[in-house]
Amino acid sequence: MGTKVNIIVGSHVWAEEPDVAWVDGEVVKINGDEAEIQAANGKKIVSKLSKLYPKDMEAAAGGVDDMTKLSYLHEPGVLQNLATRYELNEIYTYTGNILIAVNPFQRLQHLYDSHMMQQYKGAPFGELSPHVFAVADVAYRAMIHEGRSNSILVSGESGAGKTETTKMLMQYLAYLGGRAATEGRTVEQQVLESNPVLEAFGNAKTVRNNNSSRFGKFVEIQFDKHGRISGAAVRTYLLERSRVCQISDPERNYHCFYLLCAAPQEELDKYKLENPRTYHYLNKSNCYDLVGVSDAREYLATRRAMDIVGISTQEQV
Ligand SMILES: Nc1ncnc2c1ncn2[C@@H]1O[C@H](COP(=O)(O)OP(=O)(O)OP(=O)(O)O)[C@@H](O)[C@H]1O
Repeated sequence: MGTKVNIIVGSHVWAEEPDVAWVDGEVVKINGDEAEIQAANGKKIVSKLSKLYPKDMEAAAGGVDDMTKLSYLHEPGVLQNLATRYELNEIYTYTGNILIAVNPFQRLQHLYDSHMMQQYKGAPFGELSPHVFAVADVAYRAMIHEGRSNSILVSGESGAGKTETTKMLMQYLAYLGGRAATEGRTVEQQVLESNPVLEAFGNAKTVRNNNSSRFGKFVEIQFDKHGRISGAAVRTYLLERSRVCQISDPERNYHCFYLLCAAPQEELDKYKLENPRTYHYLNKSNCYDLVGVSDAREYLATRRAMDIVGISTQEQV
């Protein structure tokens, strides 16, 4: 992190500020190893010289699409660049060949449509704006050219957007390796529909994320020598099993329980299902509904996904 730059009176710097992490300002006085900074937010800050970072006064107004282009590669510089881009709805930024995604918490439809997929197909890495499709494209092409498996690692804290990012990667790989639908369901459709099934049984509302995956997963998509998807396997790790019998407000149990209680009436009658509030494992929390989510619709979507994935009706029952 330490970018060795001589900080003097008049230098523009970043200083730590507990409320907002970092503020920028100008050094107005230096006393030994301490500096007084006139911050842009109007405050006067006193900080150790060693805790100040130089601010790039010639940084591009819209930020840079690759962190390696920053003059100073330190925490405030990186955060400032991500924030600048985020303001412009540019949620993706490279750091070399790593992609950083900042959760937009809104649907950015134009980023993921078929036109976008066409654009990224075969485009040299770095030529177009940073995008999750570009990462998938590189992995796919490397696999074809080198004839070897490739992995994409998606990591981040809870709610960062790993699940959504993984789905987009899978969607793009399905687009690259898909074949025209001939009879009914295709392998790539099955690959994609594995997600709603896994989410119904392994995702739940937590304090941090309404659709938090309570397990890890390794998704393997297999391709034939022509680059067409031939199969897939999903391995799951460490499901948070305690959630089944222990939940606290305002979290929920696994989605599947609420979906079951929102099944069509004939199924509710058949399986003697009642309102989720009547069940001990569900009524330990006061949260039953998710804003913007219809459990009834999700129930039908999950059943449909199970059909496509190939889970027989008997198994589903
Ligand atoms: N690229 C995106 N576009 C739109 N919304 C997004 C995007 N990424 C994340 N989100 C939103 O943020 C929510 C949380 O993201 P997601 O479930 O992918 O996080 P996660 O990293 O998988 O979290 P967890 O570790 O808790 O499972 C999503 O349900 C979605 O509403």
